Parts: sequence; C-alpha cells; structure tokens
Amino acid sequence: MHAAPEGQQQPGFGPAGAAARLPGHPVSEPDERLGQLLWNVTSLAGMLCDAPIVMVSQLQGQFDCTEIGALSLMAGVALDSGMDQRRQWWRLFGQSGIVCSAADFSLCESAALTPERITEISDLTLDQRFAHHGMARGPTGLRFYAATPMQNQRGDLLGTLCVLDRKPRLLESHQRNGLHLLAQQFIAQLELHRDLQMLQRQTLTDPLTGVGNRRGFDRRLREEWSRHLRSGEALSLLMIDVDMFKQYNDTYGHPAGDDVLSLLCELLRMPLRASDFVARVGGDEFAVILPNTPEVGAELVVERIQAMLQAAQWPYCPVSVSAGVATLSPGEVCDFATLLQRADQAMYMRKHNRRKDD
Ligand SMILES: Nc1nc2c(ncn2[C@@H]2O[C@H](COP(=O)(O)OP(=O)(O)OP(=O)(O)O)[C@@H](O)[C@H]2O)c(=O)[nH]1
Repeated sequence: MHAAPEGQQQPGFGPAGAAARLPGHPVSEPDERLGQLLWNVTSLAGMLCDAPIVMVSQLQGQFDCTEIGALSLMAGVALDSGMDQRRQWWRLFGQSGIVCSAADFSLCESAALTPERITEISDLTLDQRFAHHGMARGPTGLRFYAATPMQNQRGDLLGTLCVLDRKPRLLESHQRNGLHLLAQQFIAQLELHRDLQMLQRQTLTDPLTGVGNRRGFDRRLREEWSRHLRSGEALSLLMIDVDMFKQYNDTYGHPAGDDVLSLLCELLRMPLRASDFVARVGGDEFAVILPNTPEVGAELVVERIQAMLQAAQWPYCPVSVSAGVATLSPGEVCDFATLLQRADQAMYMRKHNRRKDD
C-alpha cells in the first residue's frame, strides 16, 4: 500500500489549518477539529483503497443550508450568500495539507445520481461520458474514480467521498464496503460536531438579544486580557447601562422593554469592528470589549454609540445609556477583576454626572 507511508509523513492537518485556498474564497478561522477529521478520513480512505488521491466533494442544490453549513465548516470556509457553496477537498498523498477547490463537479454529480451505491469508473478515458473530462485529459491524468455518497440519517445527500488513481483499476469488495462505512462515520461525526458547536454557542449567547451572555463575556475578556499581556497591545472595555430602564418598563411594559434591549444591541454593534465583542452582563447592562484599542479610540466608540442612539427611532420615547471606559495601556499589567471594576466605576461616574446635569 503506497498511500499509508506517504500519508504518515504528514501527520495532522498542518499547523496553519493547511487548506490551500483559491483566490476570492473568503475564509474564517479554520476549525482544527474538523480539519483533523477531514485529514483522518481522507488518510483512512487512501490507506483502505490503496489510492494516492482522495477527494471529498460537497455538492450544491440537494441539501438544505444547515447541512451545507456543516460541511463548509470542515475547512473553515465562510458561507457568503451568493457565493457558490460547492467545494471539493483534495488530499494528494505525499503533499502537505488539503487543497480546497471548486473546479469541476460533473463526476461527483454523476455519482450523486445513484446515492444508493458506490459509483466506480475503472478507466475515465474509456468512459464516453468522461473521456474528455479535464481530470482524465489534463495534467492530473486521472484514470480511476470511485465515489461513495455521503448521506445523513435522514437520507439527505450531502456530498461524495471519492478515491482516485492514475492507473485503471477497480476496488475490491472489502474496500467498497469499508469506503461506504467510512463515509457514514464521517457524516455522523460532522453532524455531531455541528450539534456540539450549536450547543456551545447557545451557552455563550443571550437568548433575548443574540449578543454574548455573562459566560461568553468572561471567556472572551480572559482571552483578550491574556492576549494583551502577551502582545502588549492596548485593550479597552466599555460598560454600558441603560438610563431609567425601570421607569421605561413600568410605563410601557416588560415586552416593550425587551424590544428596547434588542434594538439597543443592534445599534451597539453598528460602529464596532468585527473583532470587538458585545455582551449582556446584567438585566440592562452591557459590556463591549475593544481589543487593540487605546483609550482615545474607545472614547471615540462611545461618542459614535451615543450619536447612533440619539439618531435612532425608538418605539415610545428616546432611550439613552451611560457608558464608562477602562483601558489597559500597551504593556500595562493589571489584573482581570481590576479592569472590570475600573470600567464599572467609570460608567457609574458618568451616570452620576448625567443625573446632576439633568
Ligand atoms: N424588559 C426587561 N427588563 C429587564 C430585563 N432585565 C432586567 N430588566 C429591568 O431593568 C431594570 C433595571 O433597573 P435599575 O437597575 O434600577 O436601573 P435603571 O432604572 O435603568 O436606573 P439607572 O441605571 O440608575 O438609570 C429593572 O426594572 C429590571 O426589571 C429584561 O430582560 N427585560
């Protein structure tokens, strides 16, 4: 078996997530666990079928979006509306990393027509449907192709797991059965991972507003605080409290108060960078983490937020907030709790001053 030793020279998914990306395909942070899963499955498929090339194809059209999402997470590919959501992940034994492409799906589309069985083409150059196919004729010179459909338990077809070779051949029956089982395991793992991620997201999210909850905030602030200690970059924290919210609730009712909190969160997010983080840390109290932001930048964000809230169309009456800033300057060492305390104090000071001015 030539695939196994070559594959073993490349343990893991590669240090940087290792998926070579085509230009124009935006990507999010690669998910290491899914990357490792993809690496392991393609390794096993290659070893089992003694194949030098393994490909996982995510097809479009047959699946609903959540299923496409599960597979797209595989290489950390961001889902953009309007972007072609079909993907192929190629594992060439002897090469490091997994290559992501969206080149040609005709072979896999053809295999998807018979999802109940493995499609095997012993020699592409002798098959009239594919004799002029780029994969058979191009520099890749592929001859053998076998694909097993990847279906979830509900029977939705998600894509294909394929093995390829540069010489004509056929699979043996144990290889066919093994490949089929591997594809089933792969899909089961993907779905498990997706469910786990959804649950994890829920435990860190405030259900009313969709921003982070207290747990999400603590986790993120610790991460950013550690990053500050390592990199020495400035880190700012905003504490924001809705003014007179009890009175708003008492006057217009609790559901109206809920609507205000949701709208407020939408507005809070508008002037922020993607790397900033909003969380609801109390009933009417919010925090915004601003990584790599000095005090002057954080004050600017507060000004923008205030301007946005003033210009907003509120359902019953204008809503205002008091916001305090605490900043860890580059290189400043301060413990986690003190930073929170400083932001809280700054917020209460502003609230107090506003009340005096009113
Ligand atoms: N509608 C709604 N109200 C909430 C929620 N959580 C907390 N509250 C209310 O938020 C109000 C907070 O009141 P206070 O802490 O007295 O603050 P405040 O009235 O905004 O007064 P200041 O902060 O001093 O301006 C209370 O009436 C809570 O019942 C929620 O999820 N929805």
